[in-house]
Amino acid sequence: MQRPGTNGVLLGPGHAAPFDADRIAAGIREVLIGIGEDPDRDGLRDTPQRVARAYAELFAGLHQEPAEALATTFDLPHDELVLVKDIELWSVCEHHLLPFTGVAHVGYIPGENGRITGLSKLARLVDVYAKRPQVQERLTTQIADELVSTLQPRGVIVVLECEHQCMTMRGVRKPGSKTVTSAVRGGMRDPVTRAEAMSLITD
Ligand SMILES: Nc1nc2c(ncn2[C@@H]2O[C@H](COP(=O)(O)OP(=O)(O)OP(=O)(O)O)[C@@H](O)[C@H]2O)c(=O)[nH]1
Ligand SMILES: [Zn+2]
Repeated sequence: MQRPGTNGVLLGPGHAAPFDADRIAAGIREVLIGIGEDPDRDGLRDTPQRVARAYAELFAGLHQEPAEALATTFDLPHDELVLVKDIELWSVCEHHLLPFTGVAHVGYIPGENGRITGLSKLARLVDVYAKRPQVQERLTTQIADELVSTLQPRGVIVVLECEHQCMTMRGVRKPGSKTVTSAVRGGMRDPVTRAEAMSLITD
């Protein structure tokens, strides 16, 4: 039987949902042997546990509830665009486990319920989804859809601009190339509203 995992991906039986540092460390030791290194030499002896601690941070979002990031809400009479630009993001591509980094621009138009959230909470939401094995498209979509379901706003726009290290330090080797993805929901799909938001983002 399969069940949906925290990343919306189906997990099979036996999937170790809790974070397991010892298992990661054992795996990293195998990786070191696999690349022809001696995992018992001085500089590498603590590396497996060190990597496990680093992964606890890099993948912390797998164990966090996105809705909790937006838990603080206020009712304010503001029915125009709220946009937080240039939110720095660090994620890890699920194909190569290499970083992709860049910025997120997150905007929404509050709904009839008048519900808005703290500005920092938009950045927290980006982090919850970024700190998982990701592809940029899914990351973009998940941020937008969580805003829709939690705030029930009139519209949402999320634009991500990232550089993928799997395209720069290896493989096709194209440093400087940027991948831009967007997710637009509700009234933000209106061409005039969307154009206004995009002009503020690209300003
Ligand atoms: N759509 C999408 N692709 C991604 C993302 N991150 C990495 N990739 C791509 O995932 C693809 C994996 O392709 P494969 O052919 O299976 O792997 P590969 O042989 O390592 O591919 P190369 O990177 O071209 O050497 C590559 O084209 C990557 O550029 C992402 O966020 N979104
Ligand atoms: Zn990759």
